Amino acid sequence: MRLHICAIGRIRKGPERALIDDYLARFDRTGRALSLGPCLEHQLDDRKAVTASEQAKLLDRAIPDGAEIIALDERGQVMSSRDFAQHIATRRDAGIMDMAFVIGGADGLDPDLRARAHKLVSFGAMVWPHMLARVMLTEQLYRAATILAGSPYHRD
Ligand SMILES: C[S@@+](CC[C@H](N)C(=O)[O-])C[C@H]1O[C@@H](n2cnc3c(N)ncnc32)[C@H](O)[C@@H]1O
Repeated sequence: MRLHICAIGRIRKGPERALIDDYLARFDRTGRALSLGPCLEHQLDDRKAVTASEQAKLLDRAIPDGAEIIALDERGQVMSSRDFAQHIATRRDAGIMDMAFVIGGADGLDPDLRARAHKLVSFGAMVWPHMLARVMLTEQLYRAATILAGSPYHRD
């Protein structure tokens, strides 16, 4: 199953970029033996798409047809890392080809897109900057791959 991160805003050179690139490379390496990956990052330019509904159009174009949509939103479901990993594995085993993780901009995700998502996942009730949400997501994807691979990176 291919994974997609569809995110508003470009993250250029800097500490967040370095972390994202590192976790994505680690995810791809670990995921290969698990039929997971690659994880592709779609960075959507928000300069001409200012409102959440304009941004939803950009996000829709980046989400592959038939993809399982996971929207990241503080109002979503708080999951353990193991449950997150298991969800990914279950959808892979169900034959889903693409899973798209969607991250909004400063005003969050368009309500229609949120309603169409198959799942809303929260990293807690606090609001994080979109750049940090992206870093956290890539770390959790790598962590999920290590859990599914049975490697000792994750400790409960
Ligand atoms: C600055 S936040 C936008 C917050 C905005 N108030 C809202 O209503 O969503 C930008 C994006 O980061 C992600 N994000 C921020 N905090 C999050 C959290 N606690 N859990 C999951 N995603 C989060 C979401 O995708 C959100 O759309």
